[in-house]
Amino acid sequence: MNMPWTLARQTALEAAKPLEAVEVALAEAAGFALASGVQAFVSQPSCDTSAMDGYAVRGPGPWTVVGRVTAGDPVPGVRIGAGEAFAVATGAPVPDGSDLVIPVELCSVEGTRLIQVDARTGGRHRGCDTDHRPGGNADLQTSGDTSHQPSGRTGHQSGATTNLQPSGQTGHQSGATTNLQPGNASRRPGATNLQLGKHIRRRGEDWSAGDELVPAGSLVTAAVLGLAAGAGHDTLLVHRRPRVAVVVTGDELLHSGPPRPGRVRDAIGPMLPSLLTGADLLGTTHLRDDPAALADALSFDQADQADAVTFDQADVIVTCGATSVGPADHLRRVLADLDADILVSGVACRPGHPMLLAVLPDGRCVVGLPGNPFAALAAVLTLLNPLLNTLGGHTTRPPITTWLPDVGAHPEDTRLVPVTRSGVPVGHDRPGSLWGAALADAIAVVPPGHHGGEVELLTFASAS
Ligand SMILES: Nc1nc2c(c(=O)[nH]1)N[C@H]1C(S)=C(S)[C@@H](COP(=O)(O)OP(=O)(O)OC[C@H]3O[C@@H](n4cnc5c(N)ncnc54)[C@H](O)[C@@H]3O)O[C@H]1N2
Ligand code: MOO
Repeated sequence: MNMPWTLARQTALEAAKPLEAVEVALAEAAGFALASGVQAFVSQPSCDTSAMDGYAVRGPGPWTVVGRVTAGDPVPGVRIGAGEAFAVATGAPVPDGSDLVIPVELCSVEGTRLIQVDARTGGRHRGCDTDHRPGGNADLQTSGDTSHQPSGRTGHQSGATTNLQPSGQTGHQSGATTNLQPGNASRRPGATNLQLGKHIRRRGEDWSAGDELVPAGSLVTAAVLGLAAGAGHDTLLVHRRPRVAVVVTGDELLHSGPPRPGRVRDAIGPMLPSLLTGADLLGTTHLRDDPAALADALSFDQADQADAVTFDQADVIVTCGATSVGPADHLRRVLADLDADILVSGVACRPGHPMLLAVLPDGRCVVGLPGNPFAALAAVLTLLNPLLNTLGGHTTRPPITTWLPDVGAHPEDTRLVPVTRSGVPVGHDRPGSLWGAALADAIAVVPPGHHGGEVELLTFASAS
């Protein structure tokens, strides 16, 4: 009795435990799963930092430029005073007490005297403390805040002078004063409104020391590597990648040159390595249809095998062919003789129903791929990849789905159908042919009785 497809995949996911944790250098960690979450050693930014090349100022202008800070400099030892400005580079620490940074293109400096200019008027100097046009100095007030500050995570606003107004207290003033206002302050005629905190990346606004940035079980991607490096990590704790040994069986198989009557090219051996994402391939052994040779390989008695791989070091042995009931199909008999625990013996799916999953007494897993090449791919996606994901410690991710029309579901079996990323079947999907899979972006999982609707997509190159 064949097992339902979803149960077979779940059985493979639960057939093993994640392998041990190992510490690896960042440069080696791509493709592994995190065995512990990535923590932030220190807050980011670690101090208040300028998001623009410009001038850090305090209080209303005009300001006197009293210093300069460039990227890489320490936090200035002096606190900025009211009416003072520091020239700051993007990424440089701003002096304690800074209210905001005015981008350099909105500044005019004569000697040490800094005033703001209006970029919309081509740099025409404007009185720094008056603006009688409706809308005031909207440049400094509302346009794109490159500091992207979440509210409530800023640290220095309490240092504001009496000219600085907290949000909601700006509505009743009149006259030509300069007001510094927290983010999203309303525009008000007759005043120069500077947005408090603008263009300052406040200490800890990205994350705080001790925050978990990426949880355990996550795939180490390029972005995770960059994030971890930025957070101060030199190594990561990851799960060891499963080691896989492959056995390709079949008297009829050729390994080079064109096929001919009675002889076919091995299509599975060349396909497998790039399907084993998140695993290390120890090697591939080619065997005749000989149960003794297969038993020797699985029990790693391989003294007389010229191209033998080290089966004893494998976490998973993948066999290709010999899953069926023909005279040369001896995998099940060999596994029984080795006292293997057969977890999955046949799956209600098309193609690939003879696929198999077993655990040898010493704990090594065996995944039996049917000999028909598309059936073998179906077994990789159904049994092998879920098993490798669990061994490698990967968290199962939510499925990718798409809407699929009625493609002719089977009444009892799940169909695995090659489709484009927009859910269009590409055809050419006979069990013995990889043509359809080669043209496809994914394999759609079409459940029994499906007549159109959302289906899961299995991709070939994903770690989970
Ligand atoms: N009486 C039955 N016969 C078959 C059944 C069945 O239920 N009852 N199931 C069929 C299905 S479905 C499949 S799939 C295959 C599985 O066969 P095996 O896993 O035993 O594999 P073989 O018999 O060795 O080969 C099947 C087919 O695939 C070709 N082959 C094998 N290995 C490769 C390879 N590495 N590269 C390319 N092609 C390969 C082989 O030449 C055969 O044509 O059993 C059906 N039979
Ligand atoms: O499992 Mo198969 O359907 O002949 O490939």
